[in-house]
Amino acid sequence: FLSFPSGSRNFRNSPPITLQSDQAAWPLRPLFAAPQEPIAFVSSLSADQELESALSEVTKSALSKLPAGTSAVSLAIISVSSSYDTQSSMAVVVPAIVAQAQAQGVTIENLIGSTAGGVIGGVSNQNGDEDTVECEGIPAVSLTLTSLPDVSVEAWHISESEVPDMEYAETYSEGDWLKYLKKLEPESEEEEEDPKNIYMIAGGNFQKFLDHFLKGVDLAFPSAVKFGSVASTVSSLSKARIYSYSHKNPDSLGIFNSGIVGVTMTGDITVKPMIAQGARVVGPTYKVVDGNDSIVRSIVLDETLGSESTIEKAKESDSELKRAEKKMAEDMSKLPKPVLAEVNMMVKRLDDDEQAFMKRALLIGVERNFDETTTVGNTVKEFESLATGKGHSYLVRQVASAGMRDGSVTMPKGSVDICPGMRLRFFVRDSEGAKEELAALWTGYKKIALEEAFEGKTMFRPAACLTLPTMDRGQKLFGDRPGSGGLESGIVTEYLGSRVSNSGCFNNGVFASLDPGVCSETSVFGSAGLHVVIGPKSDRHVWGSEGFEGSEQTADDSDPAPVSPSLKKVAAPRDEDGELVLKRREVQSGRAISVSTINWSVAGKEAVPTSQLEYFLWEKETEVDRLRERNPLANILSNCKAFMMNPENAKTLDWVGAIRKSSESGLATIPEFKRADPNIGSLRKRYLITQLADEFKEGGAAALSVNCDGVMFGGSPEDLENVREACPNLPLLASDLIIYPYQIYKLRMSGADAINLVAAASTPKDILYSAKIGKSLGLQVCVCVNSVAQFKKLENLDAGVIDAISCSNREWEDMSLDATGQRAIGILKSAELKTLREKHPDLVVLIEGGVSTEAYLDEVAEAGAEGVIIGSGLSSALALQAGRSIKRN
Ligand SMILES: O=C(O)c1ccccc1NCC(=O)[C@H](O)[C@H](O)COP(=O)(O)O
Repeated sequence: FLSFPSGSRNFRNSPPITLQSDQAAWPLRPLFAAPQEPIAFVSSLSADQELESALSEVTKSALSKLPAGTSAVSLAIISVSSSYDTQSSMAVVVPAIVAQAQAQGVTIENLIGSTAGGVIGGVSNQNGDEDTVECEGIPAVSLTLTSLPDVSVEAWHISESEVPDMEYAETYSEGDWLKYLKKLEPESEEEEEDPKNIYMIAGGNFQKFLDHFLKGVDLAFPSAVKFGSVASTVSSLSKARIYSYSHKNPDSLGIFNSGIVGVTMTGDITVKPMIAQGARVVGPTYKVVDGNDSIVRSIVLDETLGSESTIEKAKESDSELKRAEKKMAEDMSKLPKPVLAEVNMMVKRLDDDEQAFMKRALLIGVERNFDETTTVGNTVKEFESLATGKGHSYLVRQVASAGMRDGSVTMPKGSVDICPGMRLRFFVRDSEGAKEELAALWTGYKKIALEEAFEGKTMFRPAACLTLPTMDRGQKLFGDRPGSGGLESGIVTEYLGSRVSNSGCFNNGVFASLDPGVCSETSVFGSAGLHVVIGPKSDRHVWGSEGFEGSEQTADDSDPAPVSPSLKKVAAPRDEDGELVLKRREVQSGRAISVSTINWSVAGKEAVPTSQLEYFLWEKETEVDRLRERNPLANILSNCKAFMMNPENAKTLDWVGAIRKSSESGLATIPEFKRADPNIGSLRKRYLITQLADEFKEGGAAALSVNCDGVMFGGSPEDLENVREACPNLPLLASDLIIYPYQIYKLRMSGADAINLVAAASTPKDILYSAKIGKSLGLQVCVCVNSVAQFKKLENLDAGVIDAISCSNREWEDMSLDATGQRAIGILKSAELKTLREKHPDLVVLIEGGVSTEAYLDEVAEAGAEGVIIGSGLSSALALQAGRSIKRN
């Protein structure tokens, strides 16, 4: 029988196989071939608070997922949250993993890894399937173990002193670099022919050398696939570390504070890195008129090119000539302009969100593979190009500095090579664009894989994806819930299936070539998502994938890996009344905040929010914490006092009185200034406060609500200030998640007449103290309830402490709205509300959340509400009619 050469380190260079005359010709796989050892990638994640327990948990769990009988791990990849730094020595990481594996009879041959601000890894769920979980900013460890038959793997570390002097780096030849990078060469002679795959992780201090170092690696190993990341930390209080261990040198602790670690892999392995730049184009396409190196001085609209040839063509007919001349005149007005002058003009044509994104970071994309002879006339569409698997049309860079005199812009030195004629576009970084880009990137990956299969090439079988986003993605960009399957890893599962190992970490930078499948220049990205798909080069089986349902897998099939005790997926915890149980955010670093008047419950061990409301609460604490750092409570207090001393600001308007008056002639409608909703996203293309204010005034609104929260709803206290200015005579409710007195003082100074307290997020004391502080500032108080049980929290309030109740259709566990609207109506009709009204006869009662149809307005009026707060509904269909003549009970 034919058999694959066993024990050979290099599948491709193994001795030729002789076929017997009656056997099928190569490359058909013989029926009775000895089973090949599969390639295996498995990962595990633990969020245990103790580093040693987390390491033990991930090692045990990952080992249990490997094929039965595995005695050696070719490569282990470890990512450790730097949060542990404050309580444990990070030097225990490598010895702990190596020793535990050894105790189970498994040798770790090579290991690389780093600390990180967040980790990504597999967690076995109750059904024995894998879920990929992203844990940012909390203690967690992710471990990936691999078995790579017929692959030579060598881990290395290069210190800063081993790297040549970067000042002269440009002058080094390929030979010089090969000498410096000797450690990256596989030891075995056999592999010389093979393209190498080099995975590198740079320490924090190495960042300044990275561009030059990678240029050297490109020069020395032009055909190698190179990719990697820069180690990160949760906060600046901890130190970035990198790990590298080789069984050949078992005495090494494997931990380094500086330099770069890596692993060279050669043999039966294919590595496909893909970069998502996290940016989408805005505005038209330009051409560089004047620029060189990394500087662009002037640009011109791309469309201007070609008008002279239009005139040439049009000479035959008079009318066409006139049209062409007119076009030429128009084009002449589009003369080359300094980049900043064009930015200033272009930005005005963008919608609000785009303007805000652009002001945050000026991103410029320069055309890639620029060739003057071929690119003129073809406007390249970035995401279309990605979706066809052709890669990026533009290399996006953030502008490093701008010349205020000549209007030029300069990108980071060495990161681009500008030439006149090159196309250029402006980009913005937003979550929608980043999602679209990821989808296009993976569509392109799938397309190429299918094309290769149709061409009869060996079908690539993915065994793993290393998911390596930068720190500004994850929760910050996509709003992912920490401890859940995030968007970045979720898209991998969507395209590769849940049986392909999916692990990685959040980084301070990533690097790879922008061209999928081509070993071109390796570029460093400060903000990007790197996805690295790995599989065998041959048609070798992949452990755990669909294609490998053989007898080899039975050991693990019958004994699924244990569910990670630290990360079970469960519904949000609730108390005996069905209310969400909320904990205070755990402070991982920096000082803890204590506010004497607010009594918070104490956090448990688990630092993963269990509901959207808990997440919202933690984010709000962080937001206020930052504000307080810039401007302490004592300052805000005295500012507020001074503000109220001014006779213009001494009095607030009667929000409740205005509603009550309006409700005498019908249901009062309270329009809400609201930018976005967590369920819908942005509600308007342009959020023009003055225009909305005019509409609301014309509609006859008696009172208004202003959404001031930025975490969930996209608003801010500045929005309140602008509404105050636009509507000086209309009473305003400041809608925010109020958890500290600090916010109340700020909202008063921003122009609030009333504040909203979320009962689900407050204890009875919170409500009492916040209401009292509000009252001391002349503010009215509306309490938002989304369950009847929350009335218990109001039982002991004296009459007059609160002024309004708003019954909400929102479910705080996931921020969804009850589409039937019955949740709020149930609260409105409850005996508990009736009892409360008896004690507080002056209360006005409102309905909010998803109010959008006339029929529902009739229903709530019928049920006895005085008014409705309408946010999202205003931007869709509902016509605002304040004082509509709907009869109420
Ligand atoms: O508006 C806020 O900032 C806010 C903060 C904390 C809790 C609730 C908050 N808003 C209330 C809402 O949920 C909705 O914006 C309001 O009910 C309007 O809903 P809709 O008509 O569905 O837009």
